[in-house]
Amino acid sequence: MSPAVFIGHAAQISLLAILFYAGWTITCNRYLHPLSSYPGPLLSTISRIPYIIAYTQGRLHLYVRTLHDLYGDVVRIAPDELSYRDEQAWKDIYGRSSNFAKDMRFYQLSKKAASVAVAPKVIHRRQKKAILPVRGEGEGDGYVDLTKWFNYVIFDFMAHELFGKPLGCLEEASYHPWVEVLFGTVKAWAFLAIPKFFPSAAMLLKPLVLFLCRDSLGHRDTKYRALSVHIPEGNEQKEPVFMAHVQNSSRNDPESVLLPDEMLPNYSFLMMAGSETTATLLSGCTFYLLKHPHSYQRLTAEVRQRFSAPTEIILSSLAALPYLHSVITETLRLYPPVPLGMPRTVPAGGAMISGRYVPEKVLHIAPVPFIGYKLTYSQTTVAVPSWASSRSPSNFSSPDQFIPERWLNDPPCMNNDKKAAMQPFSLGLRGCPGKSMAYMEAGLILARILWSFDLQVAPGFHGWDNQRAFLIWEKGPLLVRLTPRD
Ligand code: HEM
Repeated sequence: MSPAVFIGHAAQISLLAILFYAGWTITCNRYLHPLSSYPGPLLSTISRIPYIIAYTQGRLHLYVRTLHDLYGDVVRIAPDELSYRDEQAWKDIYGRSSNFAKDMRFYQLSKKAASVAVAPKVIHRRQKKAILPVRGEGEGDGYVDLTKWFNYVIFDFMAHELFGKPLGCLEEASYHPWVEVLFGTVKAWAFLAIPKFFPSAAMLLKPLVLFLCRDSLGHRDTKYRALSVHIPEGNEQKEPVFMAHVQNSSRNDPESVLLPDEMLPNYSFLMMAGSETTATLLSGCTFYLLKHPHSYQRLTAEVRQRFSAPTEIILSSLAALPYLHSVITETLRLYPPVPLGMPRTVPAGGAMISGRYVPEKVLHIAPVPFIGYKLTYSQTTVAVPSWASSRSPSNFSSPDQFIPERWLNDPPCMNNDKKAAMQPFSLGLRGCPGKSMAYMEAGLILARILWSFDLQVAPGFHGWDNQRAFLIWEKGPLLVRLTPRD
């Protein structure tokens, strides 16, 4: 046989193999798959590609919300993944008694040791005990970019808690390199997930993704190495807060320990989890208040009438500001700092979610480079996306309107809102331990600013919250003029 004929035959066989694989995958995923009775658009039910495209473009939150609006409270957003938006699903998937593991295709593991957010069950229990309780007490034309300033103050505060000294962002009026590194890394996460979603093609995809993300990842490694030396050795801090807390808790309970290798991943996770989220919340509160003059005036009046000097505004006095609390909660509903669903894998034997059985895994045929095909199992993934769930008309009346009064049960027509369908801090054993700290930090800073300044947003900022979302929002500048009050 001549080489040309041989190549022609090989090409025909390859084409047939590809067509067979495509046909088989479509038939299996669409009609024979255990999740085939769940609704979803054709493309999403046969392939994960639409999900990947939306995720890497920062539009996953919009895509999932649109699918929920079209298909209802549960929708198949990828062949092996269901998205939910009802109250019961929050409890079933994330609740204390549930046994759903994190889907590690979505999360990124540090090579050395895992942080509390991704540690396996036994290690997670020990690390979380060591960390808990996260302390709860406790430009131009006169406009400043409050998005940046909120980041400066919160990152400095977190560094003070963790390292015993601020990063100097406020003093320098600029981001510390570590903060820049963290932002770059989070965006790369969406791309790093691609090879994990297509394991058969991982050999080809992984080097490609690493090449495309080389800037943010290379930058991260260098900076991590440079910064890791600054982690204090206990008595090095003038005012030890977090480290002292971890040491105390291990003295009192030998099962509540952070091992030396686990320090760096946990410090960097806490810096991100505790800072970016709270700064986002503050930017969101300011934006919605300035967009809604009635709410801005009501909150300013509440703060100024209650206190005669900003120094009176301390953590313990925040409880006297109910409208402030409802403004923060309404912002978390409209603009949750973690907007996407945190995927979990269905435990062995399957599970009931929102009153319906979901299988644990499904058998399918996967292509193997140079070998052909193999039979394999893929795990079923489920999640409740915060943004889509708390903006759903099936959970909240006037879901896209900023109405802090709904949390004060006023007007009464809002009493039918399904408030448990909003869980911006997630729940259960893997829920956020920083919830009360976030409320207190945001409340304290917002109340002090409103007491001291009159705020005015720059023209043209009414669509500020129309942002791309990766794991976190890609926030643009929020230009606000702060005038000391008369
Ligand atoms: C508005 C502010 C915040 C929001 C919206 C938020 C949201 C969340 C969410 C949704 C999770 C679950 C992630 C998952 O399932 O993978 C989480 C986990 C976590 N958060 Fe927060 N968070 C905030 C502030 C904080 C603060 C201030 C801290 C601490 C200083 C903190 C520490 C943590 C930790 C340690 C975890 C991992 C818990 C575990 O896996 O057991 N967060 N947060």
